[in-house]
Amino acid sequence: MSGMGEKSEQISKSARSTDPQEQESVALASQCVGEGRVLKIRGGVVDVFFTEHIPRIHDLVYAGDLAMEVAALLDQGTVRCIALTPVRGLGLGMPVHATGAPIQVPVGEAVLGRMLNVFGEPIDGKPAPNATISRSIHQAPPVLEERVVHSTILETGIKAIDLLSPIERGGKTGLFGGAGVGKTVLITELINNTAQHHKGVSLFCGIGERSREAEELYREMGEAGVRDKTVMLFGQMSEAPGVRFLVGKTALTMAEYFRDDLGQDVLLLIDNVFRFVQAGSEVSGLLGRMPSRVGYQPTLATELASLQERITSTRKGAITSIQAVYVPADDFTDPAAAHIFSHLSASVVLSRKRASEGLYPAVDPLASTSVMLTPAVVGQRHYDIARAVRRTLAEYEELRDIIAMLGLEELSAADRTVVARARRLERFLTQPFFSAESFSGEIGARVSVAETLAGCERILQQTKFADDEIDYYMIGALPEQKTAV
Ligand SMILES: Nc1ncnc2c1ncn2[C@@H]1O[C@H](COP(=O)(O)OP(=O)(O)OP(=O)(O)O)[C@@H](O)[C@H]1O
Repeated sequence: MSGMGEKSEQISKSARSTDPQEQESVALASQCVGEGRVLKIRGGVVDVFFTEHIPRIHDLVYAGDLAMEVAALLDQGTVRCIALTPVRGLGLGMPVHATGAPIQVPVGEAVLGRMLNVFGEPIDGKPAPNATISRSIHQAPPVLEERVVHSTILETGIKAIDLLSPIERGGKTGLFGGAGVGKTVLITELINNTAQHHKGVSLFCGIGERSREAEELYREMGEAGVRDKTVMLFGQMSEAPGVRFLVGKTALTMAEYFRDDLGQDVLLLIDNVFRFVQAGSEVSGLLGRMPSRVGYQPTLATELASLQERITSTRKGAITSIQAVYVPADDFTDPAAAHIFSHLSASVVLSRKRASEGLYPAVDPLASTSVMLTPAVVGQRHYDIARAVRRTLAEYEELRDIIAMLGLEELSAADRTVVARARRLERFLTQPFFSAESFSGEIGARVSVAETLAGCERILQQTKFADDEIDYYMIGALPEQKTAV
């Protein structure tokens, strides 16, 4: 029996190693590590008693087909597991088999073009990816001296984002918004516009969203011709909280392999990172931990950091991530939103007011920010135009009350010009999306930064406007005839 102990020790050690060859042997050797018995079942939480070879935290164990992850060690021999598949048919005393390793997922070229679940298993109806290497989904973030900061921009072709909240190549960008303000449409548009022009690979990770959206995305990726250099991972809202909590880590493990072992640039899109926090809170509740601020788990900050700190650029390659963030009840002071915000280099805030006025994408020009918006990175002209656009829109915001009470006529000529410019800018910053063609009926447009700057500059310089505001609504670049009069 001591031989078994040594073996399990060896397997656990190699499962945590980053050497691919060592890891390869894990799958083979992990067949006979420890046997336990189901002691207690409470919802998705299962207590298992092991007499020997007690599994460690994060180890994967199986009761028949039911996969569980060890979340806590209760006392000598008893471990508390979180079920990753429905607990249907599970009974007390049933045998539990420990694999001696955490979840291992296939990595490398073999996963490209595939739609997979948290275990790296196919959900696209095709055979399992033919990968030679698999890795544990629990990895440490790169050490500080390995990390690098880029100061280049990822052009998205979306006017409001490129102008006011430029996305950092190799950085993290959040798309914040309450329910139904257009986060999913925007992230799909970003895939459309950036994945095609992106030289490396793209990963899309769906966490806790609707399965219908996953299906639509799969189809759209095929139409855009980017599917063969994209991996899609899903832990949707119908799945167990443990799955929604871990699927982001599966995505990152694959992204890290492309970055570190293949030296590629990775575009990582996550919809929706709030659902990761929410799943963590559900797991925490199942484990019986006391809730903390606003009912969230006490481990909110560390859990989020364990995911976000891995999304980083190193000397070997960059991971550029764009994450949709659901903001509960439109409350931006919500602890989950506030914590996510602190990890990002750019945040695009979507406003309900703009969405209700039909100003899509509903980017709030005053609340959206980016550390890239400095003269040193974007250039003096871009910086000055962005500042002037913000100032004009802020002045218009201040004038709105007066206009509502006294009417536009009561404003001074200078203020009237500000209002005319601001209303045209607001409309010019809307844009028809390729991903919204089916419900908006408008043909999508991609606009270069140069065209966006030229358009805004022209509006800012105009003093008399002979045209209609509506001419600026849902267009791409400003056409030539719209010159100053
Ligand atoms: N760019 C756009 N152009 C036209 N309509 C849009 C656009 N973006 C969003 N919409 C409208 O808003 C609706 C909701 O968008 P979306 O599903 O992206 O919101 P969401 O913020 O992801 O919502 P949820 O939080 O429910 O997932 C769309 O179905 C569409 O009617």
